[in-house]
Amino acid sequence: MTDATGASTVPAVEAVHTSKRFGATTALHDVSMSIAPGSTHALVGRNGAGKSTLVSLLTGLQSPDAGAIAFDGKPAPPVADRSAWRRRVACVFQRSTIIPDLSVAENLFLNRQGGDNGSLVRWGALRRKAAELLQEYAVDVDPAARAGDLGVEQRQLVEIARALSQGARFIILDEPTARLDATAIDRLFGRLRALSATGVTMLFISHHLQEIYSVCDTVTVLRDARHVLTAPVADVDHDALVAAMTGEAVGLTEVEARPPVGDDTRVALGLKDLTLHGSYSGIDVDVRAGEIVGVTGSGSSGKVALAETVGGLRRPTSGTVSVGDAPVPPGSVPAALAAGIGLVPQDRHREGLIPLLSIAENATLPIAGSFGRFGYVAPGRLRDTARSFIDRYDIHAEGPSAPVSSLSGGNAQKVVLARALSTAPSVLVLINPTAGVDVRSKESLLGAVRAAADTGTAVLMVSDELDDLRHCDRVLVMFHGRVVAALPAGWSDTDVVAAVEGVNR
Ligand SMILES: Nc1ncnc2c1ncn2[C@@H]1O[C@H](COP(=O)(O)OP(=O)(O)OP(=O)(O)O)[C@@H](O)[C@H]1O
Repeated sequence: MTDATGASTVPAVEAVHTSKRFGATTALHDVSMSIAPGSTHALVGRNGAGKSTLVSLLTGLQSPDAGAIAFDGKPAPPVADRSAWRRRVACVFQRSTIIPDLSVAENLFLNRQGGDNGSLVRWGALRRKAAELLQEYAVDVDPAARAGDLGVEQRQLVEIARALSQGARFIILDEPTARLDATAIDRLFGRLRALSATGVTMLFISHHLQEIYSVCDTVTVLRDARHVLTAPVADVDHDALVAAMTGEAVGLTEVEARPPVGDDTRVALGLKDLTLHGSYSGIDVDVRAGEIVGVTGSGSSGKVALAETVGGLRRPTSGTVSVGDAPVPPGSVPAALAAGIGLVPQDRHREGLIPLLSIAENATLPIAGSFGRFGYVAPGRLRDTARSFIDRYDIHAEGPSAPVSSLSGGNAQKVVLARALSTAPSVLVLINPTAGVDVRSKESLLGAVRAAADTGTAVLMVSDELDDLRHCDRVLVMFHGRVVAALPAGWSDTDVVAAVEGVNR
């Protein structure tokens, strides 16, 4: 089938009346979506709306309970035929599917090594083929490098090159920008536009709605497991998009200015000449009780390592972290916790949550001792506390006893914050706290951080998001391991961006 211009009208990808349930939860209800060949199609919705579930159907990781998936007008292959799926679709997930201990070359040809007899792996030839493939897709990465040593950006490019080389002409990008800095995002978008020009079809998932306007031509909105709209992005402005996602017509609220924290307020967190070789050096920062201090900078600025040091995940080479007047023993999360430091880490999968435990157990882990004596945890109190967290942090879940592994990404992030705040810490350290969190939930999450500060908690918030930084009383900008600018409240976006990029220095 072709249209008047001769272009094919058969969708490259289709979900037709698909439904999917997990126990009592309906993750998708009768959702249809069709993606035109060569289109860059956005999929948006609040946390828990069903986006990842739809992706799992489109990639053959799960079968729909009802409905069907089709590629180029033909039914999708059986779920068990992985190589047939790999030839049709690939997904660059937030979490890498690359195997860290293998080389880039091995990762590129995973499941494909070996000669025709499928047994003999010829490493020299493998490296050579990998080098050619990387060159073909203009990916500047050494095929012999250990994949685990790649940065997020390089890793994503290797995954895209791998997908294209396997024949896939449909690529799903699930929040690809969540862990990239501004210049890396620009480079990624340049590549996506170039891929689109060669006819590759893409599905792009992001909670950053402005990104959708810069790279996508069409948008589909899911809300509460249902399809709400599909339209050209040019026909749906930002407010209309938020309204479709939330089901409310109201716009987003402005950030309210906080009353200034006086110079006479006691210092709750002190960093003195803190240095971690290779990451940052000579950091002197005081955060007063009730103050929210933002820290931003590019990927190589050292900002994440600095926050991880304060949270006890890293041991500094020299210098001290103090809470009040007391130095905190370095390099120990339990010691940091005991000193009154709560941490929202960068990687909720690795340092954050215990997947098989319930929401209630995860959110209350640090305070479980207060629910009963001698290790006994009164289940009623645990549930009540967790239920209040679910309400306060707007967590979309079946209930307090649902396992954390059943939560969508953004809702899991809210549990991490609930847990960090459960001890009523005197210092709260946050690393990209709203990564993966939808527009509306960001407000409740940042509102909880402000409420903690209002009761005297000192907050150190590392973030790349201007929307997060707007909640801070001042923002420190790091560049190559040093604090190079301190911007008092009232900064403009361009002040921050210029300082981050090292302009005017
Ligand atoms: N394996 C599972 N077991 C139980 N429930 C699940 C499972 N996977 C997803 N769900 C539920 O299905 C619903 C849809 O989740 P999904 O991960 O598709 O949301 P999402 O739109 O991708 O959200 P986010 O933006 O937070 O990533 C949620 O209510 C989630 O809790």
